[in-house]
Amino acid sequence: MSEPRVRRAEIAIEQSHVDRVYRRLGELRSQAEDMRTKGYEIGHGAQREAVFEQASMLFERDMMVNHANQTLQSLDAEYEGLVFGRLDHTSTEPVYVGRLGIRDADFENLVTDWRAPAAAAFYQATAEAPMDVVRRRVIRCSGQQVLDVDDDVLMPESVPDDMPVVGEGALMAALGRARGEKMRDIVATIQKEQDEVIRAPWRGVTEITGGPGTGKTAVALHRAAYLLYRYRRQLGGAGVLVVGPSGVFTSYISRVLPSMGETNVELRALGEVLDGMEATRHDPAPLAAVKGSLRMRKVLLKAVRATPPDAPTELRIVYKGEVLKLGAKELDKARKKVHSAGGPPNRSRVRAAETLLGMLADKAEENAASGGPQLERADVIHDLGERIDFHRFLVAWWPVLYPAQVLRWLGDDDRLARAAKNVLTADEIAPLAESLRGEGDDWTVADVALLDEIRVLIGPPKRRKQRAQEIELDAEQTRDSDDPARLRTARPAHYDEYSHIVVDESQDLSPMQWRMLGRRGAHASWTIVGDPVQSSWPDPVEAEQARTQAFGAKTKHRRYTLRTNYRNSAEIFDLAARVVAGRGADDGDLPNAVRTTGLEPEIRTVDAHDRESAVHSSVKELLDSVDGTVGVICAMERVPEVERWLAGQSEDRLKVVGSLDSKGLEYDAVALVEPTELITESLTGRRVLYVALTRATQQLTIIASDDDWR
Ligand SMILES: Nc1ncnc2c1ncn2[C@@H]1O[C@H](COP(=O)(O)OP(=O)(O)OP(=O)(O)O)[C@@H](O)[C@H]1O
Repeated sequence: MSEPRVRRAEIAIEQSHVDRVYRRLGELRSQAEDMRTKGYEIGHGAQREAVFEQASMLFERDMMVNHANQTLQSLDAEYEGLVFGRLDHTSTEPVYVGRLGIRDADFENLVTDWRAPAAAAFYQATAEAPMDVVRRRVIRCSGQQVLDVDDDVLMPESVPDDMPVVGEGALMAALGRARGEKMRDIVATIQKEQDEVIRAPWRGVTEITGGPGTGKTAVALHRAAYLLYRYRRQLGGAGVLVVGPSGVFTSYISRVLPSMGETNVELRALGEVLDGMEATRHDPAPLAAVKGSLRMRKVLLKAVRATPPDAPTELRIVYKGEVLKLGAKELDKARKKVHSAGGPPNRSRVRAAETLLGMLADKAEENAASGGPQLERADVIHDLGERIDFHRFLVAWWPVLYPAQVLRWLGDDDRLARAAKNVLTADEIAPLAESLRGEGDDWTVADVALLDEIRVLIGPPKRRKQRAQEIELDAEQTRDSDDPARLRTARPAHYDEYSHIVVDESQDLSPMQWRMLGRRGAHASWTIVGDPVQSSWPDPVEAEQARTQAFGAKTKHRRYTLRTNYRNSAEIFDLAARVVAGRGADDGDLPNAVRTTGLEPEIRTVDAHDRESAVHSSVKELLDSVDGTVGVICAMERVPEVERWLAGQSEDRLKVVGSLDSKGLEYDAVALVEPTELITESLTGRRVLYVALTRATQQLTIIASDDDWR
């Protein structure tokens, strides 16, 4: 048979298996729906039963509905193909590998979940160590239709005469395909060095380093899916958190886990780690460096202990005809005394009341000594402690503090200067105060870590009973919900801790951001993804210190380095490598780009006043020449202007993105505007430029009015 006919015949064989799988999927879906309906019927029946029966029926309902919803969620996940691989062994039956494990009515395996040990050979077998795999086949589907098959022979001597072998290079085909708006999963083509990281043990700290495009993000996400599959009991309860550098990035990766049927992972950008925050704005680099530095801890500690701006400066109370008075100095002394006990302010209000009452009683004793009436100390404390005017004073003098309010107070130059005495320089204080004078919720990404630090320093307000009721209510509503998304988030509101934390682009986390994450992972295991060469943090030693502290006493620390760049063409990566060579990167740190396209990056040197038209025409050409996405990357400050220039070209495929937000993203073609500006806007400029230069898979055009960046 000719090659195309063999291929067609093989596609037909795989199509019949895929059809069988989807028929079975339909049966499983209707079984799950029946189970959910039955669960609800039990729930309704429970209303007529006695309390004891009611409780057990409701429990049964919850179990059934929850289980059915989870099954439906994974069956309904969106993916390119449920079945994507097949292993033929020397003697045993072929094994099909897919995103889910599915058995037929007789419990025979139709598809093996890619994370199951039985599927490991799909990723691990090599010609040197074939693990009894004669032929490994990648099956490419679109929905339910098989489009192509692609084989790898691992034991040539064992291939039977009737076993055809077709195609070559599933990986290269996948890498050459046009990119969409969202990142795709790589389950069908995970490489051996990547598989080793994905399946590494879950405990301790697993660190993944490697240059741009080596699949670090893809691997970390597949690892999250793998860990939840293998260790759901250990990790499922408190959940898995994936932290990325920006909202643009978390949106870009948002489809990867659901496409593997995994919906129990929280994705948050650094500006969203604190509940309720959605910060996207960046501070200028020198200011971000101050806000991220560990020195801010001392400043904030002083700030939360300072006298609130509107606190009264005198306490005057009349008791049994006697005037008892505490002046500003005495009140300051009282405040210091309360803080010296070390409790967080919001948990020290009782102590504050006791301290003031004690001082008022001292006053009464002083008055008695100088001829005033003799008053019982215990009576003074008891009676004043019940007085409404005393409590009014207390509320104003020792108010409940909120993180945003405390941080805004530091917008006052004098107040900040007092809190930052001997810690920050005058040059640092002025811009910091100015940046904190904003309004409402307009915080920057760096502010979020400060707000989180303050949250912990001030402690939660004492409203335990009410909070407990709120949590109860929330859990109740969650249980009664039909919406699978609500069932998934059945985790108490404001519950900080996770059992596994994945940190992407970790090289850029400031020490204060590490502290913020450390609080959420006190008992967690970690997967840390990063590339030191792409770091934009100016003080790596301090960040390293904070990072080690965040991990706590975790003893197991394993490190993997990925060395193949799957994203950039060799032509694009050569240029990027030249930009960092000898400036923060050894040649040994740089990955190896394996795919060539024959298209060299284009550098357009233009006069500043021709910049706009050059960007316009370059973008148009790039849109015409690639099928997928085009990214326009420029300095953060220039984004609004470039967006205006391109407003007419409102293609979905086109995105304008600032240098710092381009971290982790990928486009088929990139137009890079004024590279020198990327270097000057950041404290580690050349690295930021390196990030921008390594975003394109196929084509890169650089529009520059100077040559300094080279
Ligand atoms: N085994 C693979 N099969 C197919 N595609 C892959 C594979 N490994 C990586 N890729 C693709 O290579 C590209 C780069 O991957 P990814 O974004 O995970 O790299 P990265 O190391 O995180 O890059 P950066 O540090 O630059 O953000 C993605 O499009 C990813 O899907």
